[in-house]
Amino acid sequence: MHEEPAASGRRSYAIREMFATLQGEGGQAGRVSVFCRFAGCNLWTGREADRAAAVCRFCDTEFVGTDGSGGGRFGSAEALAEAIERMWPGEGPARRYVVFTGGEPLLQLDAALIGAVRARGFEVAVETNGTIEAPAGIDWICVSPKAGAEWRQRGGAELKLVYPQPELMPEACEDSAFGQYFLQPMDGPDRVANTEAAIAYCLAHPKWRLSVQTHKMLGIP
Ligand SMILES: C[S@@+](CC[C@H](N)C(=O)[O-])C[C@H]1O[C@@H](n2cnc3c(N)ncnc32)[C@H](O)[C@@H]1O
Ligand SMILES: Nc1nc2[nH]cc(C(=O)O)c2c(=O)[nH]1
Ligand code: SF4
Ligand SMILES: [Mg+2]
Repeated sequence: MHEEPAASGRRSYAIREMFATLQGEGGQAGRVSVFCRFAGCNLWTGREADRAAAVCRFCDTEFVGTDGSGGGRFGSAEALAEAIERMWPGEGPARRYVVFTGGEPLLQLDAALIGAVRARGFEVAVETNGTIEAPAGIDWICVSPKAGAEWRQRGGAELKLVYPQPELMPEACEDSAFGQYFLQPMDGPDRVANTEAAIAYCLAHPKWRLSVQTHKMLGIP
């Protein structure tokens, strides 16, 4: 059923999990962050049986359901923002930072939720596949476009291309307006080879920087 966004926000937000950690990737790597992972994606159902036929087939993330740690259905933007604030591990309100990810966060993130976390002193980041234009009020937009998918959000703080995607090579991503351009080696059985290939590409094309998934190396969420 179609849900009309209202001033007070969606009827509910479906959250897979929530946790405090260090941002592992991209231009904010190392920054203390609350991660709020929305359930659901428009490029894969999240079911292994559907992976081979999905638009996005290399996903490293569990995003189905609301039963992860800190997850649930939140009935209002205020209720979800309160839960995010409770997750913040720092001693005071300084440097508060929330990363909305998923699944695909722009299926659910709206003005009411952005306003509610900003009112609690959070800077707002999003990790998106770029198929849906971002709403106003986001401080750090990270777009990770996917081969075979529409790409609407073509500007932001960083573009983070999972590499390699033979049908979406870096050259094809440069008609866009991002502050930084990253290649992130595709994790999976070929991670080592993909990392070597990404390093070689960056060395030859210095517009591109390497993003390694540092949280996986560190064993933190
Ligand atoms: C799980 S996605 C969620 C946000 C959004 N759906 C997206 O794709 O950007 C978070 C980040 O992980 C990246 N990612 C997903 N699977 C990956 C993999 N196997 N190797 C490296 N990065 C991956 C995505 O491209 C994205 O930058
Ligand atoms: N530490 C950490 N950094 C991340 N950067 C992007 C992530 C994501 O899954 O969106 C992620 C994540 O899941 N954990
Ligand atoms: S678009 Fe993002 S969340 Fe969706 S399947 Fe791909 S990597 Fe996973
Ligand atoms: Mg992740």
